[in-house]
Amino acid sequence: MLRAEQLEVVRTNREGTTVRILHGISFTARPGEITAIVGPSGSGKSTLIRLLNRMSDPTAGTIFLRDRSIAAIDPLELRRRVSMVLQKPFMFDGTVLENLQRPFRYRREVPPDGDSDTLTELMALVRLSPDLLQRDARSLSIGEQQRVNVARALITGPEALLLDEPTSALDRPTADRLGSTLHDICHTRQLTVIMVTHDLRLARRNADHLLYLEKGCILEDGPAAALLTHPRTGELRRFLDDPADEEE
Ligand SMILES: Nc1ncnc2c1ncn2[C@@H]1O[C@H](COP(=O)(O)OP(=O)(O)OP(=O)(O)O)[C@@H](O)[C@H]1O
Repeated sequence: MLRAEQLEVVRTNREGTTVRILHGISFTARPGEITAIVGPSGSGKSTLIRLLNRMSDPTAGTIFLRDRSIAAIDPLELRRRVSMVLQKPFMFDGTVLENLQRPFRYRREVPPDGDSDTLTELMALVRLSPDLLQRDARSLSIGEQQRVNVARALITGPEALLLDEPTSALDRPTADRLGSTLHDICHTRQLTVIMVTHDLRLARRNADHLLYLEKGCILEDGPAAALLTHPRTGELRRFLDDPADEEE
C-alpha cells in the first residue's frame, strides 16, 4: 500500500520565481487496485507520480510504503519495490531476454534464464509469446515493446507499479489490450498500480480508484467508475465534457 500525506512541491522556475506545483496532496493507493491520476495538462500529474519512487522528493509531506516513509528507504531498494513504466517504451540494445535480465545485471545479481519459470510466467502475464525472448528488442512493435517494458518493471517482484501515460504511444486496440492486461496483472499479483493518464477510456475501463488533479490539488478521490459517471465537482464534470482533454 502506498499512502501520501500532505505533499507539497514548490520549485523555482527559470525566471527565479517560486511556483507551487502540488499542494496538500493526500491519498491511499491499495493493492489489487488500479489508481488512475487524471487531470488537465499542467495539473501536476507527472510531478506527483515521480515522487512515489523518489525520482524527485517533495518539498514537504510524507509518502509511506507499508507504513514506512520512503524517504528512509534506499532509492535502489525502493525502485525494486516500486517500479516505473514510462510513456514511450525504451529498449536497450540486445534481445528481449537481455532487456528483461537487465535489472538483475544492473544490481550484479544472477538473472533468470529464458526457460526459467519466472520468465515463462512473466511472458504469459504480459501476454507475449516466449518465442519473442530471442528477438532483437528494437524489432518489436511499439505495443510489444510496451509489454516488455511492463515485464521488465515486474521482473524484480515489485509491490507497486507506476505508469506515466502508458498508452499514449499506442493505437486504440493496442491500448485497450494493454489496459486489460494491466488490470489482470494488478488483480492476480495484488499489485498497487498507479497510472497517470489522459486516456479516459483506459480509466473508465480499467481503473478502480480515481484521483482528479487540478492546479496541483486533488479535487476528487473515489471509485473510478462512479466518479467518471457521476462527478461530484463541477471541475471534473467540465473536464469530462471537454473532448480536447480526452484526445491527448
Ligand atoms: N522544475 C520545475 N520548475 C518549475 N515549474 C515546473 C517544474 N516542473 C514542473 N513545473 C510546472 O508544474 C506544472 C505541473 O507539471 P506536470 O508536468 O507535473 O503536469 P502534468 O499534469 O503532468 O502535465 P501534462 O499532462 O501536460 O504532462 C506545470 O505548470 C509545469 O510547467
